[in-house]
Amino acid sequence: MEIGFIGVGNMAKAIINGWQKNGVQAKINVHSAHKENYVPYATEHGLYACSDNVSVVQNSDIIFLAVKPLVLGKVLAEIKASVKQKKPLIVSMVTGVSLDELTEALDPQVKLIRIMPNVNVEIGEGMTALVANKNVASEELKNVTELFELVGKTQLLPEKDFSTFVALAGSSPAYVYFFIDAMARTGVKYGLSKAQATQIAAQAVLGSAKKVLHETKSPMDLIDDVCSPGGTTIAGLLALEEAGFMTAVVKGLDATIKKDQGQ
Ligand SMILES: NC(=O)C1=CN([C@@H]2O[C@H](COP(=O)(O)OP(=O)(O)OC[C@H]3O[C@@H](n4cnc5c(N)ncnc54)[C@H](O)[C@@H]3O)[C@@H](O)[C@H]2O)C=CC1
Ligand SMILES: O=C(O)[C@@H]1CCC=N1
Repeated sequence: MEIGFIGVGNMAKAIINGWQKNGVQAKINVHSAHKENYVPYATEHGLYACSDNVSVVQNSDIIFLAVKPLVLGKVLAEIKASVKQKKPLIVSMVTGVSLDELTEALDPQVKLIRIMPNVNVEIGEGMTALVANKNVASEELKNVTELFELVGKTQLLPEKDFSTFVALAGSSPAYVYFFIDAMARTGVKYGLSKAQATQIAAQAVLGSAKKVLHETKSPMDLIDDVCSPGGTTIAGLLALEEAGFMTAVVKGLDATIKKDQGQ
């Protein structure tokens, strides 16, 4: 099986790096608009650097679309004829572009899977949603799902829930980094070095996430376990809420969802 990537930016590299760390040995063909960036990356990672997007299609069985939404139309127009002729499996990670829109731009017979990964696939802790159109065989969807199970967790998700998933998993690493950075800056305010404070904050977030995943208790019950009566945590928790913590998080995710839905 040969895999192709059209677009070799942050997300494609996170996926490829994650796969290579986890033993995926398939030949990977790549092309992107920035030769100075993708050619050295291809050499370093043993990938085949194609001279254009059509060569990626002609040489690959599964093609990942990893470009920004704004350039997608141009890319689809470019590869349309070779997709129609070769009938490869197309996997799009382009945010906000539906299976119907992709089908319309390519061909009614095109085999399409839409995914929403996140950058944590690079370290084997990704969260990826997948949905396929009717032309995709269950074995093909299973194969692609397995590629993402190698680098994290997966969920088969109805397409109507993709915008919500973008907020909860696709974009949310940025929000969690923001939270960690805010905690680390507080450490710096009180005299810790930024590196030391970042390590402490990140480990606390990592442990808390693992606890939520492994416990049967809800996050609210876990909060209660940390809050000693009259203690430090309840004082901090109430101050966070007074500053609008819950509302800020919901508003941030609302804005992500609305943007994904083109509102
Ligand atoms: N960065 C992230 O955390 C996530 C990104 N995505 C989606 O993945 C897609 C890619 O995002 P990033 O990797 O962050 O963007 P990026 O800007 O880092 O990479 C985009 C790539 O597309 C290439 N490109 C531009 N025009 C091209 C053309 N005409 N033909 C071929 N390649 C072309 C660029 O050279 C670059 O390699 C987007 O649609 C984004 O919504 C989805 C989930 C998470
Ligand atoms: O910001 C973006 O548009 C992409 C989608 C999910 C993460 N990054």
